[in-house]
Amino acid sequence: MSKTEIVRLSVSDVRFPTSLEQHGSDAMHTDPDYSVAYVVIETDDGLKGYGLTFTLGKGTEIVLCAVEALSGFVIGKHLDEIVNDFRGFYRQLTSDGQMRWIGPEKGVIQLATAAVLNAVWDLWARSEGKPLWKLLVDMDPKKLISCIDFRYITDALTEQEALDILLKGQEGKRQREEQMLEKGYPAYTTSCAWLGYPDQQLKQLCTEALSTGWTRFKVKVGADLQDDIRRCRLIRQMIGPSGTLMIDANQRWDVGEAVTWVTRLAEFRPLWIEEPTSPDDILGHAAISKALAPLGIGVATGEQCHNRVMFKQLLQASALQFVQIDSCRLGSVNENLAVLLMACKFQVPVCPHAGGVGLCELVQHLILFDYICVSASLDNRMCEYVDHLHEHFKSPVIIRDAHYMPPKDPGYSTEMLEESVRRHQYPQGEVWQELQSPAKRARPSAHS
Ligand SMILES: C[C@H](O)[C@@H](O)[C@@H](O)[C@H](O)C(=O)O
Ligand SMILES: [Mg+2]
Repeated sequence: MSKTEIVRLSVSDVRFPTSLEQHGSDAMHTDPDYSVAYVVIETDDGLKGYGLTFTLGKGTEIVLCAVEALSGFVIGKHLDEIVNDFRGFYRQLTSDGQMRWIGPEKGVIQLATAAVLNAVWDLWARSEGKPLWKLLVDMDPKKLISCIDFRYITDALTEQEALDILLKGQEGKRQREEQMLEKGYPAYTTSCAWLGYPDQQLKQLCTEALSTGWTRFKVKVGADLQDDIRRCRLIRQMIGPSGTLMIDANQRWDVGEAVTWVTRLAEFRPLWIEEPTSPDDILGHAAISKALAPLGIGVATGEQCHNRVMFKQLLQASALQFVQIDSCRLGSVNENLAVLLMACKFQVPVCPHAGGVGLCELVQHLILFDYICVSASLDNRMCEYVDHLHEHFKSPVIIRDAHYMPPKDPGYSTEMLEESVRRHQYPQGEVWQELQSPAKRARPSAHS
């Protein structure tokens, strides 16, 4: 690796008006405009690293401010200085004596940390000429461990235990890598059943998905029980008894309500209920898990789980049966590694959250690494897939027969097309200028 200094960081507010067609809608987020805070870092020898974090439109400008506030930690640093003590660098970003007050390690500042560190990881992988998953797979276990901040989790996973897991994962890793290159990592789709889609659209999308090899489907629920019953019945009938169905309430219910509601949907045999209640309610998730276990329904959560400490407690309390890591909510690869290793120790399968804009591109790298070097298992495991906005990326995901095919291009698949970034910048990009013009203003409340 060359001794390159990071000399510039820029960040853009890039938004896509997905709410116009109800893409991505759920029981709590009825009009999401899939967006990113998009970070580009540049070195003195002209190498670039790209990073992002995912948002829903309004408020992205706040994440931009947080990224700007963190930029001083990055500019002037050499890449090798960072990666030779990545744990220390992670700590600087997350534990600054003044800035940690606006976190710590949660909310907007953690989203910004993710965006910045994702760019650093992309830069590292590019400088090594490898896709990120391969950089991780080839990395010495001790070096991987040196990227993780174990503060607050040693009561659940010590550094030695983490190292032992990784050393064990070295056995058979070449075969698993070959298997992934040949067959890919199994995926499920959420694209067919957003909450705002009418039944007709649901049927059409489901028919298309079935014909292209999808067998696992997630349905949005939680706004109206009768609608949920009708929609789940429809999907179950279409996918047949052997298809896999998941349901996702996006935090809509109180604990008791979650149990009653999901019990009414049990006849459709969902594998999991996702985000039944507040993402912060660990004991609530534990109570729901306990109540639903006899029905064979697990609890999945994580897309809004702030950090490794929350995941630790969810695991310690047996509050979830599926860990949904998120490449842009946790503190980048560093913190995701901690969660993958804890999930392995607690023997809970990881089924990453993806979709949005760019989440599939990023998280595929993490789950490939998880399979090849950590879990070594595909039991009850799959990665989410959503079929939106991939065309805006330089190296979009490749799905074959409902599997993620390992990316080959160097980096973290985070780079967006310049044209896409320019056209979708908020509010000055053409796409938004056109939407703001009186003649085209379709739904002013969502885009004001
Ligand atoms: C607002 C978003 O589309 C969410 O609905 C989405 O992340 C969802 O929870 C998912 O699991 O894909
Ligand atoms: Mg979800």
